[in-house]
Amino acid sequence: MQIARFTTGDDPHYAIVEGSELVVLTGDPLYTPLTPTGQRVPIETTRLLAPVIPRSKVVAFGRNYAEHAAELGNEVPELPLVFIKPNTTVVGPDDPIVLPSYSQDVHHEAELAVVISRICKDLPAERANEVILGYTAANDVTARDVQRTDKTWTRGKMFDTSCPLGPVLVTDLDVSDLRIQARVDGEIRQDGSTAQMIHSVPDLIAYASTLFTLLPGDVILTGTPAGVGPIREGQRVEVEIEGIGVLGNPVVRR
Ligand SMILES: NC(=O)N[C@@H](O)C(=O)O
Repeated sequence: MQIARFTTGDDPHYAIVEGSELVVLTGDPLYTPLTPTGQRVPIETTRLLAPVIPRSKVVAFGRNYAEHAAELGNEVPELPLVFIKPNTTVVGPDDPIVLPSYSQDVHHEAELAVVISRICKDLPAERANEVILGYTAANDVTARDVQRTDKTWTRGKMFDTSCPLGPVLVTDLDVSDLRIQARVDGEIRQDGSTAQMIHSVPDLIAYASTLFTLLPGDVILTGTPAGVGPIREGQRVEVEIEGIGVLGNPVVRR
């Protein structure tokens, strides 16, 4: 099932995607059963939003694809490499990515994202499916130059608009071998598969839950495959994941 969060100019609403139409729902799939209101709206008359605004955090993993670690001259770490992106980094489909003034080398990073459905802590990996609401596409936009030079990844990873999510949330998806691409102005930059992940989605959720209590609406980023590269003002960057769709964003400098 595909769940969309959308607006027609008023407050955001949730809906089930049925072809070119949205079946509007009451409430929030994180907190209420999915109840249709009876209203249907054509998708093209709406604006899709980020499927979720994390209540507390985006938990992101790095170097979870060996070729990507190698392309930046990094070792694959023993333990999963984890960092946080605040929810102020999240934007939706077609929202602009605003290049931070302090960076001249901002990169795209196509990633599979997981949305957490219920509160959990110290969860065994074999129970991960009990806390997964669904999956969406993400772009872990990174200011590579300051990521390299700063002691922390704060400026490199946590600036506003550095975590586009979308276009929709997909439930009941087998994510073990999905094609994942990044394109810039139509040029393919990344073209990998989730089968290349070093740590699986259940292992990443279990590990994150040993470090933090995960809350409904928290998002887990599962790492990026090889092929990361720069994005420039005026370009359009797209992340496409098989079974989920295309997340496209224009790049601007303010
Ligand atoms: N280098 C770097 O930041 N990579 C991570 O974000 C990643 O591997 O996804």
